[in-house]
Amino acid sequence: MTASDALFLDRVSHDFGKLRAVDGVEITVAAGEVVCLLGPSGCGKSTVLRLSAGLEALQQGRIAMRGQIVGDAATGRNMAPEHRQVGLVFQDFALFPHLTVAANVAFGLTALPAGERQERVREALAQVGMLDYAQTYPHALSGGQQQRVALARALAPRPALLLLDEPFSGLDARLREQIREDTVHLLKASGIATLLVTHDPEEAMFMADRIYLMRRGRVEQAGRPSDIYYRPLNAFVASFFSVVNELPVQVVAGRVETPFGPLPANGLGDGQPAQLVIRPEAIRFDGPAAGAAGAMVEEVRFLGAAALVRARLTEGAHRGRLLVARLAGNGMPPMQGEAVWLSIANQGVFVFSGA
Ligand SMILES: Nc1ncnc2c1ncn2[C@@H]1O[C@H](COP(=O)(O)OP(=O)(O)OP(=O)(O)O)[C@@H](O)[C@H]1O
Repeated sequence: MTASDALFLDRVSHDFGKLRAVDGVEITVAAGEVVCLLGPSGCGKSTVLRLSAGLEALQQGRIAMRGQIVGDAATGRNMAPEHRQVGLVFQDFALFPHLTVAANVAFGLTALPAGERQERVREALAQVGMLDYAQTYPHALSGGQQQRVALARALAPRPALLLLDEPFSGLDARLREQIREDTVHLLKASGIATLLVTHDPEEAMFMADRIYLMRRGRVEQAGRPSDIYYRPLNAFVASFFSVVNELPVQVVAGRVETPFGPLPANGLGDGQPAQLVIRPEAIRFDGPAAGAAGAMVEEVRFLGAAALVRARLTEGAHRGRLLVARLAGNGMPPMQGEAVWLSIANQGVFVFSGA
């Protein structure tokens, strides 16, 4: 923890009855950083966010903001949410239906003199491009506009930390992409530290400076998006970001035998069960070279900029296995029924322990 960290969770755990929803997590959000909490439904993301906001009493561990302890289970310290200087945006935006957009944004600014309050409302609405809607009521706004007002309302008091819980999931797919992009630009431009909860790996990779991937209350891996994507610590992490091909392999003399020749076993011992994990984009259609495996194309799905090709291995110990390849870039994909040679790239191929 440093004094400038916007948020630091120190070995925080949380139980709901017998269920351990959060299990010893350590999370840091540095000043100006956009951090995503990512994971499947029920893994404890929202609980971490609520604990950070002070909406849930801390049971175990400590929480600090800008070097100051705001929650400490050992001493019973639990700073009230309104004193933590956090801005919150929830999935449903939670705008007050009976208040105009301007009044919604002014809601958290009651401590300011009227003139300054108005100026802050204008500034916050301008930041999200909603100044023209100041006198509109929420029901007359689209989902995307409501999201922007919710963001303006959270930013207006100039919080030190923004907490966003699935803020885009109520929007339809096309709009979501645009709003994500606008939001990440706004967050970066305003320099506000942000912790964003999402179950969508693409969203996390797009938005985040760093990702914490959670499973069953624990942090499985933390790092920059490209680090987690290209250096996953286990098969769960690898498969969370894309469909992957998984093949059981055996370790012999520090190597695993694969359809594409031997690969380093990453420290796994002889005879230990191991798993070869290959991202679809790591499979190439290169022709008969060393390390290439013969296969038959069973299905081709054209996606425009890429094609998904399912091919079955026709030789070797893994004969009969179906692999999914993603071919991007120029050129025609192979045809159904075509005999092909598959090889693998350096990136996107992993060996993990376990069957
Ligand atoms: N108030 C509560 N009472 C009892 N159990 C709860 C409560 N809140 C959450 N849980 C349980 O704790 C676990 C973690 O929930 P949490 O909402 O933090 O997960 P999540 O990762 O945010 O999931 P989702 O994306 O579905 O919201 C889940 O099993 C959930 O059912």
